[in-house]
Amino acid sequence: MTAIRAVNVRKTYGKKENAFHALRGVSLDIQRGETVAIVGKSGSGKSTLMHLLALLDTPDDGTIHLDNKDVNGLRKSEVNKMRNSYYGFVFQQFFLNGRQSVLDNVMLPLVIGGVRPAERKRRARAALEAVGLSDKVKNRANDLSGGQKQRVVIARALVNEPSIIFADEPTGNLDSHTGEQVEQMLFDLNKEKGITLVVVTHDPEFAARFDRQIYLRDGQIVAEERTAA
Ligand SMILES: Nc1ncnc2c1ncn2[C@@H]1O[C@H](COP(=O)(O)OP(=O)(O)OP(=O)(O)O)[C@@H](O)[C@H]1O
Repeated sequence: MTAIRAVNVRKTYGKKENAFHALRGVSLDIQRGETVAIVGKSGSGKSTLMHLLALLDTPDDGTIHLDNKDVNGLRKSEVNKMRNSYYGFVFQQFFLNGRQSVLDNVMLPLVIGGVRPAERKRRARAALEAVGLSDKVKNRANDLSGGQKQRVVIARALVNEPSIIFADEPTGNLDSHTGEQVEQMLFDLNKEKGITLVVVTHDPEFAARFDRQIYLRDGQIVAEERTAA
């Protein structure tokens, strides 16, 4: 079943002589349970496409469908609710709050979702256990290593039991050993929980581990490859 469908989406930043066409008509289907890598050079439009698919931004033209529903027709509050309940994010710009505890950081999506305090704690602890950080729940987020921080971000992405995880260069700032652990964690979530993965990466080796690679150049899909099963 199709989880997300983008139909001929376009996005332009700026106006008139400053206009930059970041996406020039992109169409794409992502199936439930699939793992998809979006690959391309810097400036090719990867993050812009990811933001549209993740309902963090809206296209100037074209449509995004989530579970066969055209998102354009929905009210903003409905879109926010859908995003909060279906999606988990592992984005570099969604920083942890360094002064708050690891547990508080992971509970944030549940606070936004209106989950009661006792249930919030229970679920956040379970998510932290899943990423091997049970012993760090009370630490301040600042007092963790880079790899541990990234695992907290994954726990926070998981805590809502999302159907889809979006990740933007999730291993970009990590050493190769820690990066490998974080990669494995994402693929395990796909295998064990059936979570769909949509990841932006520059790294060809990482991209090769996904079911499908989508290559962007100058705001258009120029190639698609499937990894042999
Ligand atoms: N808010 C904005 N205003 C103006 N131009 C923008 C804006 N956001 C992105 N762009 C431009 O759109 C193009 C695509 O940006 P995007 O971030 O999608 O690329 P990317 O492929 O993710 O690049 P990178 O790998 O460097 O993150 C770039 O040329 C960028 O400069």
